[in-house]
Amino acid sequence: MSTTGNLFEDTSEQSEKNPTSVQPMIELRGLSKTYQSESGRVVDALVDVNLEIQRGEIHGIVGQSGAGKSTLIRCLTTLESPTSGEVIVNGEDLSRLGQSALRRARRNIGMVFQHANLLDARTVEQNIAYPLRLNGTPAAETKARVAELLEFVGLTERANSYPSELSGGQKQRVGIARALADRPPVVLCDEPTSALDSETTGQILHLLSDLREQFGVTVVIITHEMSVVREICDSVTLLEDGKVATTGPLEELVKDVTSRLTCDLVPFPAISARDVTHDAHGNENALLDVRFTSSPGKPTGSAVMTLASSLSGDLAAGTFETLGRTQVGRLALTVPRSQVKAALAAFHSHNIFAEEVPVV
Ligand SMILES: Nc1ncnc2c1ncn2[C@@H]1O[C@H](COP(=O)(O)OP(=O)(O)OP(=O)(O)O)[C@@H](O)[C@H]1O
Repeated sequence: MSTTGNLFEDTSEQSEKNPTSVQPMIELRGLSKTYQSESGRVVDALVDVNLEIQRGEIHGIVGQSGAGKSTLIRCLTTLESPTSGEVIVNGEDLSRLGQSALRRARRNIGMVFQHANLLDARTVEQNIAYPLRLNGTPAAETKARVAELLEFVGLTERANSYPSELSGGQKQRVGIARALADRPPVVLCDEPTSALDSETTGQILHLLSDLREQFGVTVVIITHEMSVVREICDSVTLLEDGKVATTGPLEELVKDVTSRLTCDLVPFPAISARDVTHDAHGNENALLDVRFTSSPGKPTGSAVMTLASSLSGDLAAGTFETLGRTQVGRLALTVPRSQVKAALAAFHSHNIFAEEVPVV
């Protein structure tokens, strides 16, 4: 895959000249959305949501089914009007714009969908050109832009193919190229990899990452896949029951090893119960969940291991994830049952999270 020309305007020069460029790219202020069904049932889908997404960031929005993720996307893309609050994209409050200003503001957001949503009767080239045709871009300009985008997503050879002739990953590349056609400063991706296998997922995430690295585009990814957050997000928002449970830079949020977000991102390692319950001499063991973080200048892993070994602990399994500048360690540690209390007290006295977990 290679890139050509100036696909996007140079935002660095703009930042020097334009003070609004230090504003977040997306700001939600007191955003609420209440639905009332025909039967009269009232659902608070979003409740006083406040969050900021900085320019050039890759931001993940996660949450269980029903948490409000789709409603949030629909408010961002103005498919839905908020019940109250502000949706500010690139400095403009979308709820205050008239129809023609809104049409222009919508062009600030390119959409990438879970199943690419391509037009089956049109070729790859025609699909990518579609938004440009709709907004009246001259034919020669459209042709040049489509050629640039085909090269960027590595599909120049497939320009005349139809969607039915493409793999899932290739369709998603076309979807990404189409989202970029109008040079939006924001690309909003709704579950972009959940229909793809792990290798293709890696390629698509790499492409989204490239987009940010090379052109400073702000990428927002709605996903239920924690692996997506681990691999490319700089910052994340966890929605729970329509409310922001937590939001901020990933490397800061994961320092709270007790949080739901950290536990979802770095789950307890999978182990076999048989390997845990007794040691080689037949003595009963207990299983501890030990969690800690390390960062440059503050290494913790070797201190934890030294402490574990002084407590006759044995490492059954361990997970280490590097998220930005923070490394999160999560260990499945066995200790003799007679030592559990002492082991927990020792970890806690060193400010290291540890708790006994049932062996199942
Ligand atoms: N048009 C609607 N009318 C009534 N209730 C709605 C409507 N759209 C969504 N809801 C309700 O709002 C809440 C949030 O729904 P939403 O679709 O935003 O969640 P989600 O996090 O996207 O879930 P999923 O991951 O399953 O897509 C849910 O309780 C849902 O039933």
